[in-house]
Amino acid sequence: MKADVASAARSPLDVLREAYASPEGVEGRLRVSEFLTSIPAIGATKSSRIMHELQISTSKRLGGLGRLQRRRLREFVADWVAAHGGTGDRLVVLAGPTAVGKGTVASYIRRHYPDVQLSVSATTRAPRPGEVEGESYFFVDDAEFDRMIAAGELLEWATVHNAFRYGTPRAAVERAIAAGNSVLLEIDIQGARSVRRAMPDATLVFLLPPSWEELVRRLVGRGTESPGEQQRRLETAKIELAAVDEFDHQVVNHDVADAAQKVVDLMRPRKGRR
Ligand SMILES: Nc1nc2c(ncn2[C@@H]2O[C@H](COP(=O)(O)OP(=O)(O)O)[C@@H](O)[C@H]2O)c(=O)[nH]1
Ligand SMILES: Nc1ncnc2c1ncn2[C@@H]1O[C@H](COP(=O)(O)OP(=O)(O)O)[C@@H](O)[C@H]1O
Repeated sequence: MKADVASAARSPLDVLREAYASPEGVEGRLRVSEFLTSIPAIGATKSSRIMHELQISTSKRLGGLGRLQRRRLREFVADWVAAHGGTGDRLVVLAGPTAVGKGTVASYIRRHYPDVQLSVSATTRAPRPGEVEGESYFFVDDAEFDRMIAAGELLEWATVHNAFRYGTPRAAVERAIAAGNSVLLEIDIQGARSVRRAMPDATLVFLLPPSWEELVRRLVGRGTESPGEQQRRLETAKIELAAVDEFDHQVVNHDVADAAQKVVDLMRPRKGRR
């Protein structure tokens, strides 16, 4: 039983993901103790101590864990993998509700961490003053976007806010990963879900507002949408906030520099950081 999980070259995080997605599947039925001891360097004693610390009883199976236990175990395993030779997460997706500050955090990263590669999306919306083709976005018309979809050139795409289409060009992402570099994608929540399906190793980060009131303040304060459009986006935001548990990490955007640092940290080698 143990060998089934351990022998594959899969990361323990992939096993957890599958277990959480299908509690009745092979991974879901695996006992937490068996799962832990399948990780190199975790033996029976360490496994019991870890379960005690995570407040998970010895008989539990992965698929039978509650929400908090799932999160605790996932965070523990992510830290463990990182501390034991992790290379930094290769593909990191930053998503979150409207006006939480995704664009602000991404441009902070672009300015302050020039070594972090940010994916440049294709979009059918028109450039705004000051936006540069190939830096802010690749601005394309509907026909070209259709062609990119048909040719399989997009890793994911979505119609965002019922308006324009946005998509992540596949080639640049694949090139970066093949060269051993990390890439950051700042995309919407539908896009994050598609990336997870296309590339299960991706790390999904959910950017949260400090509070609902602050999210409303940011959206209204930005002043780029009409009151009606603001209302519509807030309705969507409520639904999107409920998706937070699908993500690997949550970062609260209190302070832009601090949130950016947390995202970038995930992309760095973490050996021995614990
Ligand atoms: N799915 C997906 N969403 C994207 C992509 N690029 C940008 N977005 C999202 O599209 C939304 C609109 O972005 P933008 O045009 O910059 O407008 P703003 O966020 O309203 O200033 C944001 O929520 C972005 O996260 C992409 O390649 N794929
Ligand atoms: N940490 C923060 N504190 C205060 N205001 C912020 C913070 N992050 C972003 N903002 C502001 O919130 C508004 C929405 O940010 P933006 O980056 O456009 O959001 P998104 O890209 O998620 O839609 C902008 O006016 C931005 O200046």
